[in-house]
Amino acid sequence: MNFETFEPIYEAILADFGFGREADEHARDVAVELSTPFPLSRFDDWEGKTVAVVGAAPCLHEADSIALAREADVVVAASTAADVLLDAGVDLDCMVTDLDKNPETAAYLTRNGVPVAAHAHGDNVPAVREWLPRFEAANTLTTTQASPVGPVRNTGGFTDGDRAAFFADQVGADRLTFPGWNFDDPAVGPMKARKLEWAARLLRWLERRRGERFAVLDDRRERVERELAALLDE
Ligand SMILES: Nc1ncnc2c1ncn2[C@@H]1O[C@H](COP(=O)(O)OP(=O)(O)OP(=O)(O)O)[C@@H](O)[C@H]1O
Ligand SMILES: Nc1nc2c(c(=O)[nH]1)N=C(CO)CN2
Repeated sequence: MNFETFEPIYEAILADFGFGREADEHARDVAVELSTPFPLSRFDDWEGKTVAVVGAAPCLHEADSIALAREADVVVAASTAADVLLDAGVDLDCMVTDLDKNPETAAYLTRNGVPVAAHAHGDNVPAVREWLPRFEAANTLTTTQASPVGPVRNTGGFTDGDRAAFFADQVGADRLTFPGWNFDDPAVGPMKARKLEWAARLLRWLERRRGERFAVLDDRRERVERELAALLDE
């Protein structure tokens, strides 16, 4: 997805959380200085594949979630899902993170040949400054939720997990599966719960655009669709 398409939803997210666009743009500009170009052609082999977009809900520890990840052609882990998968012996093809929980894992992966999509936003500039220089640049793709500049891309999405899904879509994935997701997780605080509501809206938008149905949305599709339609002025 290009930024012009994403922008109306981005504006709605900013308004809902009270985040500033200028702060996101500043973070992006810091990332630009610390980034090198990363050709998306590196992901050409995701085309036509089943991609597991692995979230970090507690249910990821269950055997059937790990099995769903393991059986996919390509595995992309959101944030701490990477640690759970590595512990379970599942090979990762990519990690998506905003550097706030396990940046050491991300640094380790870049140094071992696994691409990491590292996100810069208005509330993580210190982490961007601290961690990007420690990553292997050749395996680091930097991202923004604001308009893209230079090597810093915006392929759509907001939370680590839904950004991973938009990314897989961008590079031609055929089918997306969602191990380790729970939108109704009682263990998350109010802020995270709100972020997960946005993740659901974004995944509904994505499945609609792709003409696919993500099983993870089956119990909430109609409600989320109504919210999305209102956001898109439909
Ligand atoms: N119940 C859940 N709890 C946490 N994350 C979930 C859950 N269900 C799905 N996810 C997805 O897993 C991703 C990784 O979650 P984790 O808690 O490790 O990271 P995070 O760095 O706090 O994520 P973010 O910064 O995007 O909020 C989230 O971004 C979200 O997209
Ligand atoms: N400005 C800002 N942007 C974000 C934030 C956040 O806390 N602040 N969190 C995200 C996913 O957790 C994604 N984007």
